[in-house]
Amino acid sequence: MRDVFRIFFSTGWRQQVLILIVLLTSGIVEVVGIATLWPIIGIIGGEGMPNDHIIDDYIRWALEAVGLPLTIEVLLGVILGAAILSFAFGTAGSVFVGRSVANFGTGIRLQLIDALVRARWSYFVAQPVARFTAAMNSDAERASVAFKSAGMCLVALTQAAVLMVMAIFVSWPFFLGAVAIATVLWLAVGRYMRMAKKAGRGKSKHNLALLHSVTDALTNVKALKAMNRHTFIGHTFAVHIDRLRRATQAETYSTSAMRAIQEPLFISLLLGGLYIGHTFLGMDLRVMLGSTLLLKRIADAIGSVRANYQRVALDRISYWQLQNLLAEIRANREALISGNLPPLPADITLANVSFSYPGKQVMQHANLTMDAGRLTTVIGPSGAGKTTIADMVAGLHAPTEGTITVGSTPIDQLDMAAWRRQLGYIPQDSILFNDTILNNVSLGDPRIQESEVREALVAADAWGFVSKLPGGLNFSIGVRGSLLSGGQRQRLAIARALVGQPRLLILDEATSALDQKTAQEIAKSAQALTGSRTILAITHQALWVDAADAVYEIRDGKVTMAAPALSGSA
Ligand SMILES: Nc1ncnc2c1ncn2[C@@H]1O[C@H](COP(=O)(O)OP(=O)(O)OP(=O)(O)O)[C@@H](O)[C@H]1O
Repeated sequence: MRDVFRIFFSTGWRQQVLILIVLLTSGIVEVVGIATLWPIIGIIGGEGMPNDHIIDDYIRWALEAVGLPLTIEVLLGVILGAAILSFAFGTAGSVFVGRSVANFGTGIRLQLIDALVRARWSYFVAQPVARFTAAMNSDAERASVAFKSAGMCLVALTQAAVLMVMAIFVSWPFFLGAVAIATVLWLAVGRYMRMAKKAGRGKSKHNLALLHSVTDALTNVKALKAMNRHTFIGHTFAVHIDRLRRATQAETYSTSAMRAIQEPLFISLLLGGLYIGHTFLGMDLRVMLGSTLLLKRIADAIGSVRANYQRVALDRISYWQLQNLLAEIRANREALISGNLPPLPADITLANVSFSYPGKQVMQHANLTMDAGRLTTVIGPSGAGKTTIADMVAGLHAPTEGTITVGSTPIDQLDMAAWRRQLGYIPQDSILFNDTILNNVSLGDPRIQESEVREALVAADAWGFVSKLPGGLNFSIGVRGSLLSGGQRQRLAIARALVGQPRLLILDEATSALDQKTAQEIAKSAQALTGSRTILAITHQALWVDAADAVYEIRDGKVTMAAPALSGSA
């Protein structure tokens, strides 16, 4: 039950307490209605207005207090009024619960997104994508269900408590009998409850594993299909799907069994109670009828506590997984300072820089200067560390030794957000969105005009093909740009980097998918952009060496200045 409280009150106290008060009021009003039935049963039974029970006294007292006569019409009116009021409070409570659940679901997703975009790059790249997609979708959904069920469980619990209080007024033996029935009903479902908890854990685990393999497979499906190895994906899916099936089966079974056991058990206990009440305690018909009614409501409330508690048991794993993930991402938040930014373009210098990934030394004591307003090209064999240099300049990785300066400011004292706004970065694998060309280039930035997008496309040698597409800038390019060729995708990525008028342009194998002529034209455009901006080109293509003002080579962890004549070896 601790989890039920912790989950429901995780978003704060005020609104949650208000929800409980409103729904509790609905329960109390309902009890008033049930109590009012008490004397009516007596009247219908021909006893006249009964006065042999404490509940009769309370009702008489309450009606006298508001100046109403004790007639069957008034009593029926009170029951009707109580039913309407109970419905009104119940509906208001449900609206509050609905709003609270919706706020919870959106809130947790927004917190995740916010934490993710602020996380350190080295943490971010080490995470499987499926972990975040699962968190955003199924986990957030299931956590919302856990949150809602925790609320409904507490409401049912308070209703059961109010009804139990009424049971005390009916009679002590009746109250003890009600407690016994509630306990037996609760204990009887213990085994299924444990089963449900286990199934909840299993479902969450296998769901995530399935998502992992689906994400991996779908990103690589082209090569696997071309080599006819896609059947291997089917096998991986089948294993996870089968485990998910078994967990779902266990969950459904435990839920249905719990529901099914409730009714016959309640009937048996009720019949036993009625027999004892009639034979040994000499209860009259009125008390027995009233008690049966009350007991049914108590059993319903306990049933609702049980059903919602079970839902919490099934879905709380997602709630805690989300909370843990959120805490983990927040602990990996990138420490950004709002320092200064020198006038740009400025020389960018790596002095005595060493860098290692966990367990892997990439460069040692490297020295390199990118002159302001010039084109610097970095060449070197695959895996030598070229992209790592670009990532350090973008502040995504910090050197393990040595310093990087922009002008005379060390990079760790730069206003990093402002510095990155001055960068245009074209990575090796640019991700394009399933959206229009316009939005892919502007990235939805409202400050960027359509005319600027067009200019960037012209500079990236992309306007020629874009202008011929149906809808031009408004052409939707498909999932990850699948409706375009590799070279067209690359040119869109270049336009995306150029549109922000960056002071430092980083091109990481930016023209590798283009033919020699187009690549040369882009290199020429890049040369024309120098002066007001610095350009860093990382490449295996000789044409960028020819276009460069300075060329560096990284090999075996060492950086050396290379003469443009080395272009053939790039
Ligand atoms: N996030 C990472 N964690 C661990 N090792 C990494 C990571 N990123 C890159 N590496 C390793 O660091 C080395 C340098 O990688 P980098 O991407 O800088 O090479 P590169 O010269 O750009 O290669 P390529 O020309 O093939 O793109 C490689 O051996 C790579 O395996």
